[in-house]
Amino acid sequence: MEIDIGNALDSVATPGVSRATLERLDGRVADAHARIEAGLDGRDHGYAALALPETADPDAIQAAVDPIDCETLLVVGIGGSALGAATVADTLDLDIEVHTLDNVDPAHTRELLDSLDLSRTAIHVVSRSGTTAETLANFLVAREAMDAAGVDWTERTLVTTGQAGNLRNLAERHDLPALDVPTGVPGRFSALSTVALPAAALGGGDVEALLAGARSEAESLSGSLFETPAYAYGATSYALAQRGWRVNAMMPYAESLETFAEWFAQLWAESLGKEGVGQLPARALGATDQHSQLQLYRAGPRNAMVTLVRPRDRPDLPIPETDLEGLSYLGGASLGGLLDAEFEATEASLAAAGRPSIRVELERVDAHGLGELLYGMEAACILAGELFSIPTFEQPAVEWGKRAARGLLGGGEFEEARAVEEKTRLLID
Ligand SMILES: O=P(O)(O)OC[C@H]1O[C@H](O)[C@H](O)[C@@H](O)[C@@H]1O
Repeated sequence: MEIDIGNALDSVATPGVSRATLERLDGRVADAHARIEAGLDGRDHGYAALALPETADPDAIQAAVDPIDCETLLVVGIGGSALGAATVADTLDLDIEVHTLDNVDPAHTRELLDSLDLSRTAIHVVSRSGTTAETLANFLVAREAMDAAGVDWTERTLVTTGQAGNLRNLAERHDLPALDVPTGVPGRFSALSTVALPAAALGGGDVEALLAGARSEAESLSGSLFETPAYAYGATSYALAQRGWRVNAMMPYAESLETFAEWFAQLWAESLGKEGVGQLPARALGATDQHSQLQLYRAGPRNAMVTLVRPRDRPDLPIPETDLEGLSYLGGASLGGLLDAEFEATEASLAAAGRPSIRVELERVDAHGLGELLYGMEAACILAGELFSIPTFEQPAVEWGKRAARGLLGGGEFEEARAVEEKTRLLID
């Protein structure tokens, strides 16, 4: 993964980051890196995620999925327990279909279950805590649908969960194959583990290459942002946020990375959005969103930086020659060439308007490249959290809402549920 922060400099963006600021920031990066390394060595909560390229066990994951024979995988989870698998499945060329059930919209759950041949479907139910209402509810519905279709769900269900909790009990009761969520790894940092890798392993994806890509980023971590692409991204995004660029539009120029932008949104928002700081992640896709959101990023409030991601090499498709006069410039070119030209044009157009962007380049969008990107963004996020001085691995705001919902559903006495009754109304109808 290569990072180009040139368009974040104050010679381009207003306000931008000066070279002197970067030099000063580098001292703080060195301190932050020392804390990260200590956390990593001690496998402390959160920091342990950065050890996954070493600690993940691809053989155990392969052994858990080997007995499962399926054409379709239904991943049942939410947040960090779903987005990693969705990203892996949408980015890699797998030989199974993967669907993610990460919402409890009844119409969607019904429609999805009705559309599947359940006798050829496997379920991977994932919950770190083993208590998340949405995940357990969807799983109960999916397993009943299998029962109703005469399919033995116990033969086709794999569980990933923590050491204790409802899901662990259920796995034990039905003797289901179960993988452990690695200790100390929060959901949004768990893509390179038993949480998301089973989807790749089941679909013939190259799990070793994913981990090797992650390992190459891990090896590049050092005490200087000038030598560490992930830290260059994290530190520059932090410095831009401090200068008022409070939106980070993640814009990959590769259709298969669209879900990666969704994964990034959870990582960035839930990790950094606390104590009044953070950056609002926006999900964009190049070139599609050049024709919609880009107007805002270039000419709206001066609060959005754009992260432009692209592979250096991609399979291409020639554009046929045409005798239509105005279109002759396209003939003989290729769709990949067009996409690259659009990427560079967008980058230049933002710079011309004094808006910052960061360029992220991968060699290819493949398992190795995805491993680099996932690990690189996790390390960038952890570094940014250190610079913001916030508890990166907690999510008290999300948990507040979970308690309120649980209280409403009669799942216990939760003070937060009272806020629902106290809602302020000003009705207009
Ligand atoms: O894996 P689970 O325990 O089911 O948690 C699923 C999700 O739940 C919460 O909302 C957390 O804020 C997320 O970070 C987490 O990924």
